[in-house]
Amino acid sequence: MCKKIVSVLFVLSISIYIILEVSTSLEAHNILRQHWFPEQHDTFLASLHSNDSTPPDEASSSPLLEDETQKRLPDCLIIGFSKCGTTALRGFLTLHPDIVSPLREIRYFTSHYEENLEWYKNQMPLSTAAQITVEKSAGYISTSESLERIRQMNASVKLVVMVRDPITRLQSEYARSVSKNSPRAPSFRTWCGGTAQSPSVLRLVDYATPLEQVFSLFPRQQVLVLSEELLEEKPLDILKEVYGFLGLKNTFEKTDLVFNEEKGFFCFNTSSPKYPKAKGSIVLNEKTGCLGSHKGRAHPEIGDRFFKELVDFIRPHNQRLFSLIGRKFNWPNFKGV
Ligand SMILES: Nc1ncnc2c1ncn2[C@@H]1O[C@H](COP(=O)(O)OS(=O)(=O)O)[C@@H](OP(=O)(O)O)[C@H]1O
Repeated sequence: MCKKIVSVLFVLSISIYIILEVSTSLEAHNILRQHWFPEQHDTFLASLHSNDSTPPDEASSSPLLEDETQKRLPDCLIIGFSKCGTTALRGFLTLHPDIVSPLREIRYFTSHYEENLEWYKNQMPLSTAAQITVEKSAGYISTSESLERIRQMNASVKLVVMVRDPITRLQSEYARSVSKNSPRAPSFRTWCGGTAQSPSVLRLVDYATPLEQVFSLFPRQQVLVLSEELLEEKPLDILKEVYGFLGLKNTFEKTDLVFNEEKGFFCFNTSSPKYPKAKGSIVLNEKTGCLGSHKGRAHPEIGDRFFKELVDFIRPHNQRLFSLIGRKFNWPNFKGV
């Protein structure tokens, strides 16, 4: 009997010793993580504090080496505007060795918010601690709710906003919309609501109101506003500006992109050693990888009278945008008017 008691006590004390050892080393892990990788540590904490009951993946609970890869929440978001070149910008940015980005729009803050940050993080490609994760969902800028959610995720996240000549954007949105119901497509003017002053026109040409919302939530230096025309004509200039904004060295070489006459756009040079990382584009011939047929649709003609109505209605909105951002874009439809 006495022998039995002694052996039970022995087993008990061994178990207590093991439990104490494990918890001390876990605590030490956590302290090391916090010291070496404060941002990931915050994410790790955020994931613990989110309403999700799923445990964080293994990678986020163990210390990492500098070049070890894991999935990370975005450091930079391209939040809009739709039809302003956001897909081309996202793709071209991935030519940089220090940028990773998921190939498609994740739309977490607009359409998948019932999921949690762990889910969002899982949609990201693997990256090293030195790389920047960029996600683009062009609809994020359109609701104040999604902007507020972005701020809750990370108030220091960098935001890129693409705008475009508002009349060209209207034409581009029209082309997308009628591509879905071609046989019964309304005329451009009818689609616009019959008048230049309609709410559907206003929603697409007023960049200033959503941007004011962005500036009310994020410091100005975290937001970069660029225009699509320059991306189309001189992608190198735009990429340089974004790399600078993200604190990255410009690694872009002229040979990374090639102008494709058939498509009318700069496309990836498929023989560039950086191309494989930028896949997701469609290869048109053995030299160029261009975005698919949903980019570069034919734009509708606009009758002279309606065009003038649009210009008159939109011009003050452009002025509001330019004063808000302290930068003026030389948009083709507003030259000399
Ligand atoms: N290099 C290159 N390749 C292809 N397309 C380019 C490029 N640069 C700019 N653009 C213009 O991008 C427009 C589509 O914008 P988005 O990608 O923001 O559209 S979307 O909201 O994500 O659907 C698309 O608009 P549309 O021409 O009206 O289709 C293009 O004009």
